[in-house]
Amino acid sequence: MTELAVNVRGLRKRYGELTAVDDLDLGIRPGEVFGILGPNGAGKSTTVEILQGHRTRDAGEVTVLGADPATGNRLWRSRIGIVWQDESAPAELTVRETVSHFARYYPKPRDPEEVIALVGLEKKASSRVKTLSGGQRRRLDVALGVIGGPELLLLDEPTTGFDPAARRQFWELIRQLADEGTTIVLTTHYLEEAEALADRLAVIAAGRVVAEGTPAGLREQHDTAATVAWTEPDGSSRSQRTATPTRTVAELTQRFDGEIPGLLISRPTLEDVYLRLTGQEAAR
Ligand SMILES: Nc1ncnc2c1ncn2[C@@H]1O[C@H](COP(=O)(O)OP(=O)(O)OP(=O)(O)O)[C@@H](O)[C@H]1O
Repeated sequence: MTELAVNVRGLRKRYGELTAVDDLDLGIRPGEVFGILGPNGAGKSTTVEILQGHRTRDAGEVTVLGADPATGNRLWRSRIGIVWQDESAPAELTVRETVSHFARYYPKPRDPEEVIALVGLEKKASSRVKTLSGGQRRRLDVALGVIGGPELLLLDEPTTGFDPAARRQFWELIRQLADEGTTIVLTTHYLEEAEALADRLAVIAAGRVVAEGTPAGLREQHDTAATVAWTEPDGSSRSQRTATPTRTVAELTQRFDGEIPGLLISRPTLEDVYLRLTGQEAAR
């Protein structure tokens, strides 16, 4: 059996009275893109910080690339890419100087020019960091996260604040890194992002995993019922939730003797499933 890239069993973290992470389990396989999806305050950042070795835990077993992050050494750290959200790059240096500078921290760095191209900053390679736009800064942050050639990349809400075009470009970048074989763990509020990128995802709410699986699997597993809607001869709208929509449509076809007025068959979206799982249904 291949060893899991990330193995978390019974993880618990308290901040005073508040239990932020409550008996959390995760198993992330090498080479997969794994999404941790959940609403504000669900415990996503706390979990990722524990995986990075930047936050202590109160209980549970955590193994990341074969080591406990609480005691991971320098070599272990060099195998993990972290994308920082704070402005860690020196503002006066150029993009090329910054990426080359960070490359020196790693035993086997990637080629800085190749990494600059990977994140789409070739045209900005000679520009100073302080002149970059917000989206370009985030690309530089990713460049710094991957310059060491990490086996595992941990991204905490990487596209928060991106416009839709920048978000899609960023997704392309993540897919490229995944195609190169990097294991990627990302947290997100955006269901669309998890669905677009993740091979598998865990939905967390109040510090616990409430569902886990492929995006399609989650949808099927948690709601197979369809809704069949139609219009009655008096013009009133009717709908029926059913696990056997084909049968319902056959019955309606007989009753209407042909075309069913206003027929619509819908399945729950992943968003419906997600909102129900995280108890946010009423907020819609
Ligand atoms: N350093 C801290 N001290 C006290 N409470 C904290 C601390 N960090 C996080 N919390 C609390 O722990 C809970 C989980 O926070 P966390 O940041 O892990 O959630 P999250 O899922 O990443 O949320 P968001 O999507 O809003 O970033 C929240 O209730 C938060 O207020």
